[in-house]
Amino acid sequence: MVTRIHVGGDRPYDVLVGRDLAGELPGLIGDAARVAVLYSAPLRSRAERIAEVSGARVTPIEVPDAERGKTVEVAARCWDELGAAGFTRTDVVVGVGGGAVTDLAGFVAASWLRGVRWVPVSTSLLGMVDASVGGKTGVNIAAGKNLVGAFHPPAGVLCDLDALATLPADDLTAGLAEVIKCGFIADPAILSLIEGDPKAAADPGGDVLRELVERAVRVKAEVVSVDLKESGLREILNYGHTLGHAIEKRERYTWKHGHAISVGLIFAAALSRLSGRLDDATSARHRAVLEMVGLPTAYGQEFWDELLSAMRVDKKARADTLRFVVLDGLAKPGILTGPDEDLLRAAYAEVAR
Ligand SMILES: NC(=O)c1ccc[n+]([C@@H]2O[C@H](COP(=O)([O-])OP(=O)(O)OC[C@H]3O[C@@H](n4cnc5c(N)ncnc54)[C@H](O)[C@@H]3O)[C@@H](O)[C@H]2O)c1
Ligand SMILES: O=C(O)C(=O)C[C@@H](O)[C@H](O)[C@H](O)COP(=O)(O)O
Ligand SMILES: [Zn+2]
Repeated sequence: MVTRIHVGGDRPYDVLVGRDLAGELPGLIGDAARVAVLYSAPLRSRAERIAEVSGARVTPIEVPDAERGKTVEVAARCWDELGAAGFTRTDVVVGVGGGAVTDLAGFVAASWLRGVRWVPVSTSLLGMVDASVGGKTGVNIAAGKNLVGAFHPPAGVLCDLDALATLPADDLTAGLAEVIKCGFIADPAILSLIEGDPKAAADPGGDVLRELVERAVRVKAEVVSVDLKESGLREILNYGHTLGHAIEKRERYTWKHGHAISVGLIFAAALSRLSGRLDDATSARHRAVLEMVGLPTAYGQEFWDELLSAMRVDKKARADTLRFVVLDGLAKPGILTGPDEDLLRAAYAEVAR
């Protein structure tokens, strides 16, 4: 059974969730003569299968794995390969992998000839529930996470749950951080499902995880359908990310995104509570559910000053004013503008070990 979740807006498309979805690719590629397939080494054989079914002339491009591939230098190498293959505006870029590869593939597609068609074939939990949906594409630079990129919606998204069978357990857990984020900002049934059976939530072959994927994709689809370019509502998807991205930068992008976001969610919940906006129980529920699935919830006390300066380049900041997504209650996200440093430090004390 394939579930189709529609993403609306000026450039609508569907997210397909199911099993054995490779056969859906030709429909998304259309009559393109050339397809570039970007992938990293762990996904080589899956990328080869995708290349075979595409029915087009394929340029395979193997990129460094995980965040090491999400750089301007790697993007430039991809542009060179597209140039050498004579890629035109009717050709298509396909990214086969987790969020890092699909963010890169989307960015290469957005920038090549000022924008060509692209399709993420998402293979990680985090990629399925978040990175492949919504058209945010980009790369990291030394100054910060995802600071260079473009909004470039895909032609469609394939979330083949069969791929999760080979995803390392740590990466599956990392993906649950974004699923839990969706639970707190919009769909509390997600939290009840995980709390009810945390083991089932991490079982790649089970129905609970499938329901979690579909629910999280629906949360994201509803938001990006009305606010592709993050002029308002879309900011809620950044819950936990202001500190999370600062941690990733401090760790030079060696931490898993979902792990950093998990710590960031604890911080955001503390900030919400300490600013008088969130009740104690909902705040405490963050730590409980994140720890239940084995996600990290602490970070070094001594790094606060460095993290604070990294947070100043967060995309939600306006000039010198920091802005955070907080909760005014379960599934009631809001914005906290310009909190004073003592409040931020107090919230960080709840994360610091
Ligand atoms: N564009 C967006 O809206 C958006 C949203 C959320 C996250 N992101 C980005 O996504 C990235 C994180 O994505 P991620 O958690 O998928 O990490 P990732 O892409 O680094 O993948 C994690 C690891 O899992 C491996 N892997 C992926 N699928 C596999 C499979 N089926 N079998 C075996 N190994 C597999 C990868 O090769 C990698 O080693 C970050 O860069 C983050 O910034 C983007
Ligand atoms: O899609 C969004 O919007 C999000 O904020 C989802 C986040 O989970 C994701 O990590 C995104 O890449 C962060 O975007 P950024 O604009 O803060 O870099
Ligand atoms: Zn994220």
